[in-house]
Amino acid sequence: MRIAIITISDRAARGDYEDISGPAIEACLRGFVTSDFELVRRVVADGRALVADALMEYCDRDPVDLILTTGGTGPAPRDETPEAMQSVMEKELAGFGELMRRVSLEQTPTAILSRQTAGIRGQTLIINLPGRPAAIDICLRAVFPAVPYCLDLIGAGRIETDPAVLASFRPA
Ligand SMILES: Nc1ncnc2c1ncn2[C@@H]1O[C@H](COP(=O)(O)OP(=O)(O)OP(=O)(O)O)[C@@H](O)[C@H]1O
Ligand SMILES: Nc1nc2c(c(=O)[nH]1)N[C@H]1C(S)=C(S)[C@@H](COP(=O)(O)O)O[C@H]1N2
Repeated sequence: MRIAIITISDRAARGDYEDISGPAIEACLRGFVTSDFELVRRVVADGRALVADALMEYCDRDPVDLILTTGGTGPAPRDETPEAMQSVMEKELAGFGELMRRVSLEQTPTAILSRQTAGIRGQTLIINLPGRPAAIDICLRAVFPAVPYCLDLIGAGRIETDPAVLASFRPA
């Protein structure tokens, strides 16, 4: 099982601030994933071409089972993660974005500004998270119960979670 974490942020890529959201994704995963996984991590600047290239790297050239992105999902001019997703995804899984926005609304009214989604390319599942560190846990935990079965369905690697922390669901 290989998992890629891609932080998408102009300022984190320039070094204006330290990337907190990428490490927060890793910490969250380590809190409930019990099976072995290898992590690869990358920080890229915003923009459709750069983000699409990073996504294709981890779907096609150096494939992973799961890509988690953070950042670039909002309405600002440089926020183009959704546009990159549209050019890379073969199938969109709109329910992921719907659920993440629903739970995020309990935290902040600006949750509806995120255009985050998820999708499949080949045997890789891609899930977008917002850039703010505070969004990582709530969004990842909301959708993760469905992730192991989704990976089964697309022929990706098997992932197990600790049922006492985060129970994943595989229909019988
Ligand atoms: N990877 C990150 N690590 C730490 N803080 C972040 C990260 N991404 C976003 N933030 C914080 O969330 C705030 C709002 O997110 P926003 O989308 O504006 O950031 P951003 O995408 O990093 O912006 P930019 O691309 O201009 O650098 C930022 O001002 C920053 O404080
Ligand atoms: N859970 C959660 N979701 C959130 C937020 C947040 O603080 N917590 N911030 C929102 C804001 S202010 C924006 S602009 C969008 C997009 O953020 P991004 O461009 O960093 O991806 O995510 C939204 N979703």
